[in-house]
Amino acid sequence: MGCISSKNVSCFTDQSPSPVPEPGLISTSRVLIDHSLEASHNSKRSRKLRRLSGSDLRAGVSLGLSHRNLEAEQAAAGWPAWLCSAASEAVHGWVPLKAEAFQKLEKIGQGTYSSVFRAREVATGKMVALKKVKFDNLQPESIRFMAREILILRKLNHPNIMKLEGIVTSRASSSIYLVFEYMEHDLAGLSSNPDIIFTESQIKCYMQQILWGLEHCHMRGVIHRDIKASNILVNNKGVLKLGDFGLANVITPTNKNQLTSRVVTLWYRAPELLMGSTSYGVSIDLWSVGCVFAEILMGKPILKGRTEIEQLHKIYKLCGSPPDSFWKRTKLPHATSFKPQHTYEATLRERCQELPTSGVFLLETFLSMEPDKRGTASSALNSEYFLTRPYACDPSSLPKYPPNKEMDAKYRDDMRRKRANLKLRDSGVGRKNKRPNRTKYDPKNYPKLPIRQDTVEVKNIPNEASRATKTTQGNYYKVSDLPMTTGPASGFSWAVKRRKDPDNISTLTYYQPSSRSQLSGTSIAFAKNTFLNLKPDNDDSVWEVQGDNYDDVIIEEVPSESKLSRIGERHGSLDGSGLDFSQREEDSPKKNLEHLQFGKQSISGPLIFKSGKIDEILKRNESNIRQAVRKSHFQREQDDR
Ligand SMILES: Nc1ncnc2c1ncn2[C@@H]1O[C@H](COP(=O)(O)OP(=O)(O)OP(=O)(O)O)[C@@H](O)[C@H]1O
Repeated sequence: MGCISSKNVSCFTDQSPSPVPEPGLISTSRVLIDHSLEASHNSKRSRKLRRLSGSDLRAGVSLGLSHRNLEAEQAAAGWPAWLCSAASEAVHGWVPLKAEAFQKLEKIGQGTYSSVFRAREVATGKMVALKKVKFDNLQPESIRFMAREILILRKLNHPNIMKLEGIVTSRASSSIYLVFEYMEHDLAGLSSNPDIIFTESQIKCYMQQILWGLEHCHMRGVIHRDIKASNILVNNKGVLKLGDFGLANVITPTNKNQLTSRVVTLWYRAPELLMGSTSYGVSIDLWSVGCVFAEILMGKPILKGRTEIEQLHKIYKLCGSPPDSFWKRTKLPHATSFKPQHTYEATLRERCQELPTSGVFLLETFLSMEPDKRGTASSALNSEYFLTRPYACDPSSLPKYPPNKEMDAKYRDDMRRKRANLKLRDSGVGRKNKRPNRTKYDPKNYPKLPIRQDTVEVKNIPNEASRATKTTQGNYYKVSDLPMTTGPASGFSWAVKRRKDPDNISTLTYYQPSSRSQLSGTSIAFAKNTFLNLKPDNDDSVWEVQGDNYDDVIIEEVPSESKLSRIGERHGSLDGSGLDFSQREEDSPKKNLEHLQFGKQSISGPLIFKSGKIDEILKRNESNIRQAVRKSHFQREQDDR
């Protein structure tokens, strides 16, 4: 694609088309080539332009190019001023592409931080994916976060990594589109499609490509930090590419900065991250690869936790809990909070009985509780799994599937659910017991509630079977059916203290949030071993909580499935000292955006805090919510443009 050519300058949202920059404006005499960047395939000049990086900028400055000159130069090339001033490194040496160069087609993906559209490059007819990145262009931090994704993408060049082909924006624009080659599928869509059953050699083919791509990243010090099936894209030629480097970061031996543990979508998150590690390495990606491997093998995600505690609990149940020696020597900040009360034996082998032994060994290696036992992408590629028959097939021999994306899978599920509901409705079943839809927030139904402290009785119902029956009879509210809103979450809708009385009734102290509008996501109670359904009694004040064990009962807010990605900003601190809104590492600007979007709230972490602080936290949260709502209006307007 001639995307770096200065012919293509302009933008979708360009009200006043920016002039085509003079060829001399980006002076090649001032350009230093960073040999760490990989080649582009364009003309000699554009090759020089493409091969610039942050070090060029630094070098440029040292050669007398002032930052201001550079900014002016970039502005003249057509880049918006807000981008040049906050993140000139990211676009250095490139010129923006013209919006008119693309015919925007349908929306094909919706991420936490982006909307992705299919588009046709007008000149060549080639399909591309345009990723509109969400950020607040008034916040330099937010721009820099987005710029990091661009810089990392420019640093990587491998057939199994999504290539950034250009950037669409202009001087007058407040948005940015990243241009990628178009990929027809993602692994989440393919592996969840019941009509697609992979053969062993096809699975090996996908796994090999994932590991090749990851090996390339890790050898360049790049940790992806968001490996998951929906970020692994596959085209109709069977070529697989790692996508979405929005959370990626570069680690170098000299870079001693603390990293954030709030990375990786919950289901794919390594145990050390769940325990709060801030000095992890590339092995967190290998854990995620293990989760993806299991997902392709089994046709569904294997560790579908809804909270960090539940996630870790599921991990213990699958991989076994770490031995005593681990707990003695670990320095992970949250380790003691997550230490199970009894030992769990691994069940992975039982669950994988039908799989080839070499595959199970590899899976066990990826899913090692201890990071340094996970090996590397290179060692995995040399493992017995890939060296024994049946070997990985050639990508070109993979079948051509109809479009399969996570989005398609969701659509398929929705349709299936709708069909099932229609059938039920037609047959009259369920009409009588139909519960009112309480998931939509209507302020009329839920007037403002005072902040108050309630007690809630909890009765132990140990029988699993009775839970199932009662739930399907509609007596029980599933947690997802509790009154909720689409508004932003309070971050601490429920706080619970537990007192067990002699006749097996636990009393939970339940702090009512100040308004229903603070309830969003899914509120859920769970005990140590069992996830619980809640049943509001007649007067709505008594909640029956089912479970077999009331040790450590916690009620917390849980993000719904769509909100699982990049979970957790506002963690309740594990030592019980209250919510922590402080920002850490480089994650905050982009992650803060998450809270600006309706329905994108994600709250995780056990929310146990001292009762005395409740009022203070509520107040602080109210103000955060108001701020988030204001910003979300702005964000939503931007989104679908
Ligand atoms: N090059 C591409 N070709 C086709 N579809 C794509 C492409 N890139 C992304 N998509 C689709 O768009 C979705 C969202 O893209 P991406 O993961 O990059 O955004 P994000 O905001 O970082 O998302 P998330 O919240 O899932 O991490 C992907 O899951 C994928 O289905």
